[in-house]
Amino acid sequence: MDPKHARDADTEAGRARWQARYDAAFKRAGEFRTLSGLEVDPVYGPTSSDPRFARIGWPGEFPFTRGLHPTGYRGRPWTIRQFAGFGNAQQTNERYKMILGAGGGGLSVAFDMPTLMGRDSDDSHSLGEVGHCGVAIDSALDMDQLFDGIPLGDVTTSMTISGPAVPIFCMYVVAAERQGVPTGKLNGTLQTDIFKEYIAQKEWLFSPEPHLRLIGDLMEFCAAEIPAYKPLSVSGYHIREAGSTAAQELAFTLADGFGYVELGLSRGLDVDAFAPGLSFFFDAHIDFFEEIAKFRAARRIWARWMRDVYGARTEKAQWLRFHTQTAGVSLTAQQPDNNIVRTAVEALAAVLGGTNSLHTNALDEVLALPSQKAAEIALRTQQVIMEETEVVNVVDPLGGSWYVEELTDRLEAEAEAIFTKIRDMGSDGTMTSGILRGIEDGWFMSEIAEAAFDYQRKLEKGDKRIVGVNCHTASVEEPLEILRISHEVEVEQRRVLAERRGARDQAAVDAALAALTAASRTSDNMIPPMLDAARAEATLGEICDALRAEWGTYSEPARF
Ligand SMILES: CC(C)(COP(=O)(O)OP(=O)(O)OC[C@H]1O[C@@H](n2cnc3c(N)ncnc32)[C@H](O)[C@@H]1OP(=O)(O)O)[C@@H](O)C(=O)NCCC(=O)NCCSC(=O)CCC(=O)O
Repeated sequence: MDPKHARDADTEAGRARWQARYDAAFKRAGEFRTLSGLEVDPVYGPTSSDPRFARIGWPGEFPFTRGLHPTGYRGRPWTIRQFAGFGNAQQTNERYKMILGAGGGGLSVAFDMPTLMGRDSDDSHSLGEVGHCGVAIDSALDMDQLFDGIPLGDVTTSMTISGPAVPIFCMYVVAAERQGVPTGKLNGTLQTDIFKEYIAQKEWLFSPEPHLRLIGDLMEFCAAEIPAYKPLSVSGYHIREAGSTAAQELAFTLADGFGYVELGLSRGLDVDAFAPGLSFFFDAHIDFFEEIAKFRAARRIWARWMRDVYGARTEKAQWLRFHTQTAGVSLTAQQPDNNIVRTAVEALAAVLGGTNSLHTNALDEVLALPSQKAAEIALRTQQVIMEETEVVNVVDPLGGSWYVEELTDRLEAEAEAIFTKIRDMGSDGTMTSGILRGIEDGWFMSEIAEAAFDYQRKLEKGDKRIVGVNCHTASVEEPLEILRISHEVEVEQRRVLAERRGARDQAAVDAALAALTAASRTSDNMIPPMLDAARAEATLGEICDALRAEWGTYSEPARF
């Protein structure tokens, strides 16, 4: 057979393979048509030889460029998962019920700054911050209230927290126990991504080593006890929001992911058992096609490295599943109603890139936490895309576009070049050692800062145009009604906390904290004693203070 015909035969064989999997998975009757009535296929691909196709493949097949499932969103649409939290647990619980009632598919918890830093609401560091940028959680009783009336066995719940991720996870497990939900039945995601804290977001508690030990404990516990749970959501969002380019976001995030894979392997865990617990989180910025290419490249790179470098054999261990949030930094305080349009375009990019889960920002998020009305518009934006635009009918509809495939290849190549740099920075050829060195030397930060500076310069010179900011500035805008958090929240939270401290069995709390400290001095898994501390109503601050006493805190080396 001449080479061209050999390739045609491959294309046909690939299509038949995909078709068989699609037919086996997709039972729903009915046709899919454009608005004006043309019938559409579930997927499109080359009819004859295309040398690029080996890199691209069919949906549901290695290297998963075109998505994880042969049926795409026909089989299951993405999860509408709106990040929310403010004030106290009761107020946030009401918002969750609104989100679920309005068609949200899962929950996503935003914590306030004291919680993110492992401090109680009555800690002097917390003054003025309680309940402001998210919900205040001091102990498992707050978790009970947060999910009151929400069956934790049925709703997948994401919690965005990294420094004190593990104690917060323990409180969530305890809240589920109190609802009567067996731990093994839980499904959700915990951010836990400490690498990106050092690289971009800066909310760590300790130096990297103890954090990595705790994360290793968590990965081990989850792989054994809660197979569906994703104990890590490796995050590019904060790297991008700090000013990185798309290629840096892609490369730094996947490198961090490889770091966690190496952590799991170094603990002797089976990659096929723990890798499905690694999930990802990306930004959907405003450059529509570049973002779509980024998501497609991410899936392909991850699958290849997982198979070829780390030896993952199962599909689930090769899958890159990701959540997307539209770009907060693309929103403007000027003419804020335009933010609805920006968010819709970015959300569409995430969907065309095959996101598994999506948060759409509210138009007022540049000024404050979303008001109820703005939160509803944000959620409805996803529903308009999902229900009205028919984009869910075809898997990876931009696959094969010369532009998108070229951008996908280019981003992949840029990411590979960055991986090489990171590995070369380390001392032993692992990604982890390169990442730790890059953190210590401020390399990631300076790369991001340079990209952010370059962007800012373009903006100021007018090379990059933003409507309402440096062009088309005339407007008839009226001030927005924004959500304000009353100081009463803090006063009340502190009062309730004092009352709770008085009512609990203090001896049980002391014993649980002592057991936790003792475990930290051994190589035992720390999750079981931390669960006991949460059950005894030890507070987040008390648990973190016990660990701070053992491990100290971390300050970034000064840099000029
Ligand atoms: C994996 C993800 C990404 C998504 O999980 P989900 O449960 O929503 O979706 P999923 O896994 O894709 O799908 C659920 C199940 O349906 C299956 N499924 C999906 N599509 C299918 C299809 N077409 N055919 C057959 N099965 C299908 C999946 O395999 C899975 O089952 P199986 O499991 O059996 O395979 C998870 O980690 C997640 O929800 N992450 C959210 C993270 C988040 O919300 N972060 C907020 C950060 S906010 C932040 O950081 C703040 C930023 C700021 O500062 O503003």
